[in-house]
Amino acid sequence: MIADKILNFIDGEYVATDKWYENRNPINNKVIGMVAEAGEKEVDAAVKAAKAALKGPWGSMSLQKRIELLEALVVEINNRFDDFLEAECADTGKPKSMASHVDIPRGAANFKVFADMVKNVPTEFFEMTTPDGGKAINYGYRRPVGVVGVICPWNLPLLLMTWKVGPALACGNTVVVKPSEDTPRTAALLGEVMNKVGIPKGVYNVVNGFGANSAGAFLTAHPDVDALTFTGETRTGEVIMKAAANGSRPVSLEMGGKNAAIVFADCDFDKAIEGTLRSVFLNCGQVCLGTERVYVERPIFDKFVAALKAGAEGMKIGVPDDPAANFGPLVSKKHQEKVLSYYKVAVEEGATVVTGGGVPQMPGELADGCWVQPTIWTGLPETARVIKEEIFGPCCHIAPFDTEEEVLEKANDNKYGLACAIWTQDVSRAHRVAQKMEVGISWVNSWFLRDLRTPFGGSKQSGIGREGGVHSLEFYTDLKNVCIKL
Ligand SMILES: NC(=O)C1=CN([C@@H]2O[C@H](COP(=O)(O)OP(=O)(O)OC[C@H]3O[C@@H](n4cnc5c(N)ncnc54)[C@H](O)[C@@H]3O)[C@@H](O)[C@H]2O)C=CC1
Ligand SMILES: O=C(O)/C=C/C=C(\O)C(=O)O
Repeated sequence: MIADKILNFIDGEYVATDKWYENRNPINNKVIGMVAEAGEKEVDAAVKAAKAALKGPWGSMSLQKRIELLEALVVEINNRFDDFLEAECADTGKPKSMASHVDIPRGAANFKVFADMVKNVPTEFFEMTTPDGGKAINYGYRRPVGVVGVICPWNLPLLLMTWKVGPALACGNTVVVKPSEDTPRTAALLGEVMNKVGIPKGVYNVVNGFGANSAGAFLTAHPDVDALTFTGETRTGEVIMKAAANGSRPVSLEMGGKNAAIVFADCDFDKAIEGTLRSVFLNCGQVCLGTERVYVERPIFDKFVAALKAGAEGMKIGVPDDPAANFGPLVSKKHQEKVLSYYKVAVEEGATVVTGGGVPQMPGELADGCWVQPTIWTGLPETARVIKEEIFGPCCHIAPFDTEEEVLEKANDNKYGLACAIWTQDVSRAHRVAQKMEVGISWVNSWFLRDLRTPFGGSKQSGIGREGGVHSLEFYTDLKNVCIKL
């Protein structure tokens, strides 16, 4: 059952407001619900509740009890798996075949991994000699940073929200989440799960709304928010960074990408095609780690373009309930307009459209949805806008290269530096190229293979800081040194 009213979740209660906005289903652009927009008053109430919970039962709870509650949360997310799946697919239109393998399981895993981590990761210890010839010891002690403001995007709503809320709660913080205005449902649903398992009220709060002059800006400006974590567009990240400067608050930013795939002639061809099809088209291209630039060594260029074209044309476009569908709509009409504007720019810039470039014909009311075709271009110079700018859609440009130096130069010539995928069977070259790429994550013969203990984040304008594993503990705790003279 899809809720037709989506409320804020503040201090353990669902809260309506007198301002509502529409929640639409991207498959047909129909209004499927109304969202209560939080104003300054509700954001303030959420931050106060989060602060009170820190001083109350959550702050004084033993580590063991906290871990037990997070483990119960994992169980309950899995009990409500189908509800999360329905909610996520209603907001995003993505195939259930994808959300049931990626989004919802990761939503649960994000709590499990960090519950385990806070149990198992030690802090440093140093013994020293003191000037009087005696001894002292030093040890690290982690305290929660406090109230964390969590600003989320719409592409992987539950996955990316819990990627921050999981470690934040495991470290003993409280959170106020601002989901994307386009995808509020799973954050709201998680409130029910928090109440069911007995997470104290005020620990997890959700405020709905937009960015500027709305819940996002009110939250980032609130003086009692102690740290801010964000995933989304680079320009928004910069605005949030400025807000965080007020009060010198720590900020973690995961931002845009314009990721390259580098395919050497010695690759396992079928695996490179399969992997590149995923990295370009998964989630309709709406993954910040996704490939939008493909560089292929000249001897296999024509064969690669033909095989990727065949793969793109074999994608099964369909609604979430279609078990065969592996390609859904974009998230909104606004985003569809953006992606289609780049499809037009590519043609104006002189691209050869290998496949796609428009809107697929959809039957009945689906014709009003946010669909675009999987699209491949060739023939553009490296200066072209569709090679330089993040599109965040199911599209890529493929260019040939002749040498390793040349491809490194081209692949690194971008303001973003999030991820890359390298396809080769030459181990030395794999290491060399992976290390020389100016990105936070280099995948070799794979893509989006995630071990949640590893550092995750972007270089250059793709991000500030790393989350994942102990790096999340670094961000979500304030590490102090305790020095004891013996
Ligand atoms: N994971 C990623 O890297 C993502 C990248 N994008 C890129 O960003 C483009 C724009 O999409 P948007 O949803 O508009 O992304 P966005 O970066 O504007 O929004 C992400 C989140 O930030 C919030 N936000 C926006 N302005 C804010 C402000 N001034 N203060 C506080 N919070 C604020 C939004 O309400 C949303 O919750 C997309 O076309 C895509 O290219 C979008 C979503 C995810
Ligand atoms: O696996 C993750 O933690 C994150 C994956 C994807 C993004 O961060 C994104 O698309 O923004």
